[in-house]
Amino acid sequence: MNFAVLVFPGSNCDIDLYKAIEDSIGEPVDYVWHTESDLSKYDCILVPGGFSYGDYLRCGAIAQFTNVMKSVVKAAEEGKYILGICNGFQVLTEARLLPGALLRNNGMKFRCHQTALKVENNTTAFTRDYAEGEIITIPIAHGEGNYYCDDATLKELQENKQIVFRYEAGSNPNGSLDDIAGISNKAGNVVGMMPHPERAVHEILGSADGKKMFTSILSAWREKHDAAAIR
Ligand SMILES: NC(=O)CC[C@H](N)C(=O)O
Repeated sequence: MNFAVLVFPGSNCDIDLYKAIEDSIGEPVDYVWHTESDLSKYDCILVPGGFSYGDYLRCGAIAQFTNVMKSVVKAAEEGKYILGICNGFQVLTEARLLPGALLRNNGMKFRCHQTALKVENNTTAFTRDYAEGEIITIPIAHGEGNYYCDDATLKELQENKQIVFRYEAGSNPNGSLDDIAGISNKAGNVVGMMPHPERAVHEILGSADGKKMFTSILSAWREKHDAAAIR
């Protein structure tokens, strides 16, 4: 399985994400610079955290216009797996691959600490190795992670089981609507989340609970390919 880690000017979690893939599943992974447009080789595209284009205008607002993001939109339509983490989530909402927006944290502070997340949907390709309702420890590091959408969109997210992760009740760190920490698109192949699973892939980092996101995606891809090979 081939992974791409996108790199924009200002990305700063790209190396962590690359290493997380290497260390947790050992599959081939490349850095892909924002000027590239050929993503045909890749089965999964990872959009990392950081401060793309210095967070000018709004987080992710400029990154959405890059060559590589035009190809990410096509890849999403083809059903390829796409995961946006933190700034990556912000980029995916700006590119309209995911609904809603990420606003300034309530309290206006940059929050950087472990959070307790509840796995709300373990049927996505990125969460199938977790149990539904499992509480996992994953760190956050953001100033603009306050998820917001209108009432009709929230209803849709709830009804379609597009809410993938919630902050555990009473521990919402940023004011996100309905305690939302991560969502998927309707088809389930695009996921965005504010917490950083790539920073939680070994006990020495304080938690290894993020590792199952990467084992999940590999097993989902293998299952799809084995089924195609049998046909
Ligand atoms: N770690 C990150 O990706 C930070 C995201 C974004 N720049 C923010 O502060 O909200």
